[in-house]
Amino acid sequence: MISAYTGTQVREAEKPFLDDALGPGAGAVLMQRAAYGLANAVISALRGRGQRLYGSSVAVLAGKGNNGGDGLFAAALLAGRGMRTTAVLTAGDAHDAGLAAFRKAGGYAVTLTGDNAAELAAMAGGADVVIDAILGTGAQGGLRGPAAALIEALSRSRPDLVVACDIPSGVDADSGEAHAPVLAADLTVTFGAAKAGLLADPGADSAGRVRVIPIGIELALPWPALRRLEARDLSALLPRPERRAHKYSRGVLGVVAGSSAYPGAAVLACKGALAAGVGMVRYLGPPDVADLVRQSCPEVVCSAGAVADTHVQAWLVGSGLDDSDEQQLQRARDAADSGLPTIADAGALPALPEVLAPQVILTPHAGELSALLERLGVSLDRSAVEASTLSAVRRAAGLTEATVLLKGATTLVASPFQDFFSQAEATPWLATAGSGDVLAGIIGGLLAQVGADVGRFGDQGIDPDARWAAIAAMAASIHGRAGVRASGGGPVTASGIADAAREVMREL
Ligand SMILES: NC(=O)C1=CN([C@@H]2O[C@H](COP(=O)(O)OP(=O)(O)OC[C@H]3O[C@@H](n4cnc5c(N)ncnc54)[C@H](OP(=O)(O)O)[C@@H]3O)[C@@H](O)[C@H]2O)[C@@H](O)CC1
Ligand SMILES: Nc1ncnc2c1ncn2[C@@H]1O[C@H](COP(=O)(O)OP(=O)(O)O)[C@@H](O)[C@H]1O
Ligand SMILES: [K+]
Repeated sequence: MISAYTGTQVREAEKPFLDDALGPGAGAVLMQRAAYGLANAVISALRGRGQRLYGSSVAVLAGKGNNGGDGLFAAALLAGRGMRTTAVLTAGDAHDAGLAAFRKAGGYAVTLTGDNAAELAAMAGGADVVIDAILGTGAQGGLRGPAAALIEALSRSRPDLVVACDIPSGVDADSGEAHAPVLAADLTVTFGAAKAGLLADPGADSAGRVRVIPIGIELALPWPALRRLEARDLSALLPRPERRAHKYSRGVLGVVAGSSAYPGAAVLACKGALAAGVGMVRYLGPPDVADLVRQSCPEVVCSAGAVADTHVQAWLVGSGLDDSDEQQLQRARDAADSGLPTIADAGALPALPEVLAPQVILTPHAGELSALLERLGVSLDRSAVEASTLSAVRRAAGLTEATVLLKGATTLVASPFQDFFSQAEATPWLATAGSGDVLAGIIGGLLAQVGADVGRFGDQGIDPDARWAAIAAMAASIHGRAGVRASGGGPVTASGIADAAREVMREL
């Protein structure tokens, strides 16, 4: 499990070291560890590209705070390894000790002004590696003045290799909001712990690969702001049938999905649930859709019954529902009101009551989340949701009292109790019609199997209240991995994602 923290949490954890309570100069030791980790990461990245260190060039863009200090100390270490090093001091001022070490190691420093931004951008753009150490966790807002002009020009020249020091400058460490201009990094080397803003869009867009360098504050960190499940967490959390299992003990999922207009959504949701290994799927819906479901998935038991008469462990409602089909919408409302865990997708989102419960998982994409928030009195259009995904999903979970999964390149899940998960295993090829229906199916399949198993989650450090969010995150991870597997670098179909999900489950 990757744990991520807000910038404020990390700074709080660093405080005892900076106060010299642990001995004089303890703060400087943290910075040395950060700089050493950053320099080593740059060396590995260059070597990974088959580049020799000796004679390669590095440009470090250094702000006046400790982030700039990290960059300058790292550049000093790189100069010591034979790299040609230039520092652009973006704020006139610089970290004294860092600059002294840099100069002593043979580095050349130049001060950015309004007049030389274009010239310095051209110089930095020609370096083998650019280190962005302008702003870190102490930033207020985005880059301004000559630093903004420098980054704008540098972004256009697409440098070979950009390494962000702690966080790309202009990205908010707490929220992932990005204040343009931001120089997109290939690699972000972050200190002490991952910052939440690196694991949420749009911050994640600019972060590239994220590498965490331990600096000795780890034991002082509080409860994480955001978590990401990794393969071993999924392996521990996924169900395996017991020797005497039967289809009912393995979990039955009820599906209320599809309409004459969108019958395929019901099929894809069922395929997702079956791929997730559920004991049985019971489909409720119009006869023409049920016929298609039977033909495509003969395993599914179809009926036109009522929710109250259908014995299941969990419900999936909404994928492909038509807002004119009052009978299906009523079934969706009944399911969400049943007290059973329920994943509510697409057409169910506008049909459910405003206030729900934590075991109800809503799965909007950014446009649907914008509409959902609008109904709750919060005006945030789609692009505003995309610009502040973490805060948007937090607000939605708080207002609806439901668990909310926001789909996208990074999938964010928020519980109404302020537990957050972020998964980003997917590929953009996943953005294909019907992909979300398969995700809904996987969530439903997992809810039916492990929703009641509080102990399984507790063993992995997940509170009972947070397990609905964890289940949604598990499904997003499986769905993303399945997309990558089905794609192999090319187009995928939603059915292909469902097929690959079964293989991913087996491997995990
Ligand atoms: N603490 C530790 O032990 C360790 C910390 N570490 C490192 O320190 C980093 C945090 O350092 P930090 O606190 O000095 O802040 P930092 O991000 O460098 O920038 C703040 C400076 O910039 C200024 N400024 C602010 N906003 C601005 C803007 N929009 N545009 C322009 N300027 C702006 C602001 O000055 P102000 O304008 O407020 O006077 C201030 O001087 C952290 O990310 C990590 O890399 C590691 O070494 C490990 C040990
Ligand atoms: N750029 C992207 N990169 C990775 N995954 C994506 C991207 N865009 C969308 N996805 C994923 O694809 C799925 C699309 O779901 P959705 O928008 O509901 O599609 P549909 O309604 O057509 O089924 C979601 O799981 C989402 O997270
Ligand atoms: K930075």
